[in-house]
Amino acid sequence: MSSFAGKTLMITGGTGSFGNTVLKHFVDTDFEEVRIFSRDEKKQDDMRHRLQERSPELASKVRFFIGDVRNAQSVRDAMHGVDYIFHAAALKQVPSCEFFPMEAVRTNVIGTDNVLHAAIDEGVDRVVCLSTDKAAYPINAMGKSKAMMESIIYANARNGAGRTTICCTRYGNVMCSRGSVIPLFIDRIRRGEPLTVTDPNMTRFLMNLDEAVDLVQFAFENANPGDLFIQKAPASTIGDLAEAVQEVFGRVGVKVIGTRHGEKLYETLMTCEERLRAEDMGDYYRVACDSRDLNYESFFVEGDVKTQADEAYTSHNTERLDVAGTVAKIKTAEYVRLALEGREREAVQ
Ligand SMILES: O=c1ccn([C@@H]2O[C@H](COP(=O)(O)OP(=O)(O)O[C@H]3O[C@H](CO)[C@@H](O)[C@H](O)[C@H]3O)[C@@H](O)[C@H]2O)c(=O)[nH]1
Repeated sequence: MSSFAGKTLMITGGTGSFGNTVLKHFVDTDFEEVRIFSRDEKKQDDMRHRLQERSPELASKVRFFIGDVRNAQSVRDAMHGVDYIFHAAALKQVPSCEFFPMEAVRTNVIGTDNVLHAAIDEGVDRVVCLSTDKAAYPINAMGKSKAMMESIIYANARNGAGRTTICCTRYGNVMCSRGSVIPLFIDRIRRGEPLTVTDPNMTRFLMNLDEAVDLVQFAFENANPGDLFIQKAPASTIGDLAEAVQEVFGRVGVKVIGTRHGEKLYETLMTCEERLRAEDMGDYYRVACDSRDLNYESFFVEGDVKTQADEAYTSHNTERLDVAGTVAKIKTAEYVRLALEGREREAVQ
């Protein structure tokens, strides 16, 4: 990727697994500087040391900024001279947002507004925001706050964001993210305890971290203002996922525990309304921003008016992996590969 020559990239929420994977992808590129913006000084310190150990040549290009997207001034202070932003800072745990929804509003909604306004004022070139399938037809507080975040992105793009191109990516479950089901299942197998399955028929899209970064990079390279990018992804049932993890790490059996707060049977990556407007770009879909203004009478339609596609794009109707396919997929996650050697503690989550 050459478009980073002499440029500065800022990653909000940059100490997480996404930020670490972005850096891994960019080791060999010619960007000038990467700014990691996040709240936790301990995580920044750990990342700094890891970088110095593993890639000293990269470490000298990375600068760390303590701040919080909730605090507009801290965001502005970190943004001088920035060309590109990957906005990954978020509260993303479904159960905790369900119990503390205003915290999700402060980080995911107001925090995003702070990032976008600072970016527009500073004349940042491009901002790619990370959203989730849980924002499509949302039923839980995390998804609703991310849906509001998306509305803010599209409104800014539509209302005019100066020279700043703002776009959005939406993705499904990133396998082995902190607190997610696969590491939990592996831990239970290590302790000889049965796997706790909520509903064996639930489905989830499965992506690895490299695919998540590829999607953001694709959006970065192809975005028009207000575009939403979605990566086509396979899915498996949780029953098959539990089978697959046991096939790789050992048999302990399964206990069905029932659905948790705010969970859906399946996730939607693209709604019926979005699908009608989607452009198929091979491995990705682009949903362009509806850039009309509020004077609807100045527009006209030739032929029939169509409001939605027949079907949304969901984890129930996408490519379905069987147990063997799920085994192959989970083995693409670095965490699983390390866990096979008993080294999962070294994985960045
Ligand atoms: O003990 C468990 C825990 C989870 N599950 C199921 O496994 C699937 C995945 O669960 P989990 O890994 O906790 O992910 P989600 O709740 O789907 O949410 C994840 O995926 C989102 C993106 O869709 C992220 O934003 C969230 O942070 C992340 O937790 C779901 O169907 C759960 O019902 C179980 O069967 N047993």
